[in-house]
Amino acid sequence: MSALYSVAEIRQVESTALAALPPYTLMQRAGAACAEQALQLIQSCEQTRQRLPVLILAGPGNNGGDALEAAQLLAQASVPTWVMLHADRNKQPEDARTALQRAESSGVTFIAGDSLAHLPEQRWGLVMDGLFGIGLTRPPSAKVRALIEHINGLRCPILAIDVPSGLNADSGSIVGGADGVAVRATHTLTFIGDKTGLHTCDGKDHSGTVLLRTLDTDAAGIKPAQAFLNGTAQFASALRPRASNSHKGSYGDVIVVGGARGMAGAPVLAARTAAYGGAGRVYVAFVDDGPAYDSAHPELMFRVADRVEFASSAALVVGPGMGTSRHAHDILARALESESNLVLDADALNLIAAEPALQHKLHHRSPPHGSGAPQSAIISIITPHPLEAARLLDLTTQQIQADRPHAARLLARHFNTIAVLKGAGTVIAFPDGEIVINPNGNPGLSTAGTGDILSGLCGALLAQGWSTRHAALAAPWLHGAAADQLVEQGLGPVGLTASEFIPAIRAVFNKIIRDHVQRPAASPQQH
Ligand SMILES: NC(=O)C1=CN([C@@H]2O[C@H](COP(=O)(O)OP(=O)(O)OC[C@H]3O[C@@H](n4cnc5c(N)ncnc54)[C@H](O)[C@@H]3O)[C@@H](O)[C@H]2O)[C@@H](O)CC1
Ligand SMILES: [K+]
Repeated sequence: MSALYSVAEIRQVESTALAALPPYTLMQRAGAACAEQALQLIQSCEQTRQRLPVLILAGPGNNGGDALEAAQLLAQASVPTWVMLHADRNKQPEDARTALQRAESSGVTFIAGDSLAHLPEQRWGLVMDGLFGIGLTRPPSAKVRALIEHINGLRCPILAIDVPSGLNADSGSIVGGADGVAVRATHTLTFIGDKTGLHTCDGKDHSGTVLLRTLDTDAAGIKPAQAFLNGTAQFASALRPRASNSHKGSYGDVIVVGGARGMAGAPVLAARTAAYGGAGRVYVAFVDDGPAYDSAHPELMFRVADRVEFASSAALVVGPGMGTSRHAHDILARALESESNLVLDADALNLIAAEPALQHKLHHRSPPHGSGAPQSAIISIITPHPLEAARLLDLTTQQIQADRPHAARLLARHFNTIAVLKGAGTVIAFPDGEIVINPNGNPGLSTAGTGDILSGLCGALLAQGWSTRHAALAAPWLHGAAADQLVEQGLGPVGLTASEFIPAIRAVFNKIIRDHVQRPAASPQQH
């Protein structure tokens, strides 16, 4: 599993390693790793271009120290290396001061001055960002901002050391919000352990390809991770080939509950996805009179919600287009009282946000956290987007987005459920504090109806007997992989429509089942 660490955890690992090693060892390892990575990047570009100098921006702390150590190693390797220093020599930490002395006695060219006006007007083969790492505490100054904005406009590779400068390594938000700025790296070489903020919120747009160097530290041995990166390995144990001797009853029932008058499209999208996601039978239970059937998919069965029994064996997806009427409220209350695995989205979440009695029902569906019950006893998944999350937690959307991992943990703990906080780097949180960040997907998903599709897919997996954990991990991953595949085919991200994701999800799902399921080699056929 790919572990992710918080800054506090990294600091703990770092101080244990620093205490056990001779001075300057970690910085030497970090600088060497940066130089090696920079060489790899410039060599791959040099096949098409002549050797261009490397520009290194070195800040006031140890992030700058890593950059300066890398600078002297690149100079030693005969790479023309220019450094712009943003540090008061009298205030540098000891290791960074050592690194500066080493760089000064090597063949590095130091730029006189530290503002954009001092930067030589020339092309660079690579820019290394060693301005700030995990020690950033406030938005960069106006002078540094201008520099960051300038390098963000360059077309060469940008290698961020540890964290793109300006980004909060825990939350993935830009420090200072609209007043802040962050380096948009093509690559981020991160140290000791991978960090949550590189994979969610603004982290996705600013980190580029994330590469990890542990610097021979053992983070997992010192601090068991509480956060992970999603991938097929996280739910591979749920992937099974279908038995030939099976029937529709083998793959379960999904009941999508929603579709108030004038909003029939949302539950139909969820239901179509549930069918394409492999559920044996799919029903739509309309809050009000819905259409008679889906002419594009007549296999879907349409009912009136009041007349549908929520059997415990069915997976319920409640909320798409449901509205917030009293009638919708009562149907939701009945669903919350059922023993079915339940996915709650959209208006179901808005209704819950508005009423403590519904919140109480949701909380008590699963055994309380700390009761010793296994994670598999959790029978609810909520799939809010940031605005729905804000309503549920009585916060603003900005507050949710300022720290998505924290917000997802709050949701899971507060409602005693698995919480899937949608957005760039969807965060899946469990009541015990564990989070998993989903790295795939793209802005093609930023269109109406994709949330309905995610909830329908969750329902399909639950109907097929998947645990809530596996369904909550697999659904965002398949959703994101489908979006990536559509973009690769040239169909997005601009203008993708929710319906197009449905067959793409089916294709991706079948492919990963094929790829992951080990089948015994067939015996040669006898003729
Ligand atoms: N100590 C070591 O030997 C190691 C340090 N490492 C590197 O060190 C980094 C952490 O070093 P630091 O704790 O020194 O932190 P940083 O290098 O991230 O920066 C901290 C310094 O920047 C200042 N600062 C913060 N925000 C500022 C702003 N907006 N404008 C101007 N100054 C600002 C702080 O006052 C402090 O002086 C890691 O990200 C990593 O790159 C790693 O190489 C591992 C080894
Ligand atoms: K940096």
